[in-house]
Amino acid sequence: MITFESVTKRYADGTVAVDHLDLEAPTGEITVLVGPSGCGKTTSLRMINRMIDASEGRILLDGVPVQGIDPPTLRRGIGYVIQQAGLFPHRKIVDNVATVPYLLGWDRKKARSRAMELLERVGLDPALSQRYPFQLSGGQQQRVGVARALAADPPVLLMDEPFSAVDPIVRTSLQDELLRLQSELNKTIVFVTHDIDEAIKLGDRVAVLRVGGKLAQLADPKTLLAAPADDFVQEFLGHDRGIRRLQFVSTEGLRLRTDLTVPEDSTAASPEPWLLVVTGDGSPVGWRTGEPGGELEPFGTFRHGHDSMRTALDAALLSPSGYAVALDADGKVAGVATRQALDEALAEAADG
Ligand SMILES: Nc1ncnc2c1ncn2[C@@H]1O[C@H](COP(=O)(O)OP(=O)(O)OP(=O)(O)O)[C@@H](O)[C@H]1O
Repeated sequence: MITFESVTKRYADGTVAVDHLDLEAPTGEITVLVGPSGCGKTTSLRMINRMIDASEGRILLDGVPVQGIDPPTLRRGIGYVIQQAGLFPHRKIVDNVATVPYLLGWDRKKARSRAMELLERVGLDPALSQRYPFQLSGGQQQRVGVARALAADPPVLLMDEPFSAVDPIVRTSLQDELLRLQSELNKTIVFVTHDIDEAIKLGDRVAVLRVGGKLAQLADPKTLLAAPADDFVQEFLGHDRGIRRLQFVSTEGLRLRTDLTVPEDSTAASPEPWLLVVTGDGSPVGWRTGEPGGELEPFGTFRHGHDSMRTALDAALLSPSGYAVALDADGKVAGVATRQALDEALAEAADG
């Protein structure tokens, strides 16, 4: 657990970057610091590993004040990932990842084999290990940066806008990868971003900071979206806060109809406006109207009980029928969520 106790940072020119910050980053969780440019996110992060020293207050690592630990010892237990990875340009990828093990005096073979294991773990082809950083894409370099930070298996990871220099698709996959890694590794992670969507996706808890380095709100993402503490937080969360809240609403209770599916060879007419055509093994093929014949229409799907209401609503919007196709864990049709069922679920979400 990392604890900020009334921490203030005043730079030499008098700028107060962080102002009496109280914050806890629990062990094994991702705590995200988010806020507009200049609100003191990076300063807060760097005070944890003493790249910057606090002016007042204390930061405790599992109850021990970091100010009392000498920086090299402190940093051995803290991985650090920055924007654009910050790799050493003249070292091969494998040696970049093995940097900290080398510093710790591991023998070369052991350090390299650890590096290879980590490259695989972050989803990189081992063949890339012999390349130099400039021979990798931005997203690959970022993965190397994460592997390097994990090399000595530190319990704490500090990540400063690690994914902000890559395009949105790569960024999404890096975020997914981090969540997958975290589910295996359970590190104590403090993650800095200015992107509220990234904060909400990754954070177990999200700390919203305002300029002047004051904490505006600390909450889990669901609470943050449902109950912003003040106008600043509300403004920062953006105007589609209601829609984004739906990503925390389960589809488990969403009522499904199972009488709206028909086999591919069906020629029967139906009073229903829309029917879902399915293969013999239960895979969706497309929507048809109550009248047989004619082109099949496209459909959107969601995993029932697994995906959120936001995904279900998206699935409905992708179908001209306005209905969403619910799939089971094997990708087979579990049923259909009609407009009415979605409306009921939305009304319930709005209430609670
Ligand atoms: N060495 C320094 N000397 C004086 N002021 C500084 C110094 N470093 C940062 N600051 C100021 O402290 C405030 C907080 O900076 P910090 O980099 O922590 O913010 P940030 O939230 O990480 O911003 P960004 O999202 O733009 O990276 C800013 O006003 C910045 O100008």
